Amino acid sequence: MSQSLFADAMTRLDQALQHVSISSEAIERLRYPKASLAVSIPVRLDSGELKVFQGYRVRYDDTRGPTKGGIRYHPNVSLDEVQSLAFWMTFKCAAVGLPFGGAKGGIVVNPKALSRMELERLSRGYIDAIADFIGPDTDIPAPDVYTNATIMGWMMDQYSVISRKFSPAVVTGKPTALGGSLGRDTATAMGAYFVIRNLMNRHQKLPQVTTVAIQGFGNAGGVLAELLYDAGYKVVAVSDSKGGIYKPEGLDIPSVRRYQRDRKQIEAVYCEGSVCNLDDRQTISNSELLTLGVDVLVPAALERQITLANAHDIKAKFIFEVANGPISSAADLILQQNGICVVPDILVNSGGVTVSYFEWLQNRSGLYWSLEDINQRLQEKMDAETSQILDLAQELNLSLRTAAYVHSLKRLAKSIEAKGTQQYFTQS
Ligand SMILES: NC(=O)C1=CN([C@@H]2O[C@H](COP(=O)(O)OP(=O)(O)OC[C@H]3O[C@@H](n4cnc5c(N)ncnc54)[C@H](O)[C@@H]3O)[C@@H](O)[C@H]2O)C=CC1
Ligand SMILES: O=C(O)CCC(=O)C(=O)O
Repeated sequence: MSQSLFADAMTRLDQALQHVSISSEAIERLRYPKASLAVSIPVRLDSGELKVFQGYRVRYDDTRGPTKGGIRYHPNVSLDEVQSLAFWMTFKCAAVGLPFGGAKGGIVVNPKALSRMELERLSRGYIDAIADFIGPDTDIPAPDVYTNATIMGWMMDQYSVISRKFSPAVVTGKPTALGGSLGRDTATAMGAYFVIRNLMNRHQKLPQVTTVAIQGFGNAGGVLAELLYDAGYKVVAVSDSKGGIYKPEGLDIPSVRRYQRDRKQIEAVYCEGSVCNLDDRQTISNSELLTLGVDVLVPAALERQITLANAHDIKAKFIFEVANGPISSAADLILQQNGICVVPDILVNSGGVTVSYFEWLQNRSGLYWSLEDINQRLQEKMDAETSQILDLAQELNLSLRTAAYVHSLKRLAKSIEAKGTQQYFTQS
């Protein structure tokens, strides 16, 4: 049986601990989630049948501030996965210096099989079940895989109904009409774009001669494909859960996005046959996409896509982890031995939570910022934290992942130690 996702996540903590001096009490604190909630959510389906869904919310660590993290709707959601994602959120928020701890939530469901009304009842039912666990000062959800602004709007409204006051700061990633921030929908991709541009500039790789393959074509991967295309990169392959397309000369990403929006899956591009010429485009499986000989590989879908099973076959020179946890710790070692530069999730995909922080600030102050202002602040943050992590990696001769964890650990440990451990003593 394979190792649990959380046990694998702990390996990254152990590796980083070898390079930073932290009190054993702070380390012990970081090995356990603060609180985990498992709930059942009864939903009346359109057919009249009652179906019960299983949901989770894990608050991992709140030393640096209220916990923060998205909510995932997927058939494979489990407590192990949600706990791991909450652990990564803790390190991600610390990596970019946000005053938040980490959390995550999820519901075991195939949202594509539900009607809009069923989805709304499920989302409101989830908030009914976790309302005492979240709040603008305690734990603030946001979108993740197969959730979106509409769902965040329902969740915020349901919390406001329960708490009997309009509470926009309880959820981020909402529609702008309900206090959502401009730029949150593109923030994860935009943040990743700034990191890619920074690294490529340092390696003197011009966009026009840089080939890119992207696995996952949703909020993160789809928007990133368009940003890279607009900047002149050659995006040669993209995929969604059903498979992908490949064109060695570079795909016309705006057309792919248009087709995907209209037809709901990338497959439509090759089924319809009018985007690229039939002779020079190919379909490609998700596993084939990962092993293409490209300069830049971007896993932007789910965890554990690169493992011992395929790590030896990866040919990309750089991997930017837009998904959370796409590479297992065992695969990391192989990629490192093969000279592949892996830029870790807790840095690369931190643009989303950074703009969520901006949204939370705007909700609390009642002052709303322009899109230019938001993107400018995001760029400053991404560039500054990327540079610090690159410098640390060079100074201590570490992989970028370990450097990012060391960078986060220093901030986390400072806060944990400043808070003290008095609360853990019992009176005799
Ligand atoms: N949305 C956000 O703000 C953030 C998302 N992320 C991470 O980015 C990743 C993608 O999330 P989103 O783009 O938001 O989700 P999304 O729901 O918008 O899109 C998910 C995409 O992945 C594809 N996909 C699903 N299963 C797949 C599989 N087995 N193989 C290949 N593709 C598959 C889907 O077809 C879709 O194109 C996740 O790991 C998420 O945790 C990280 C930070 C923030
Ligand atoms: O925007 C947020 O609060 C969290 C986004 C998220 O779930 C993630 O970064 O993985």
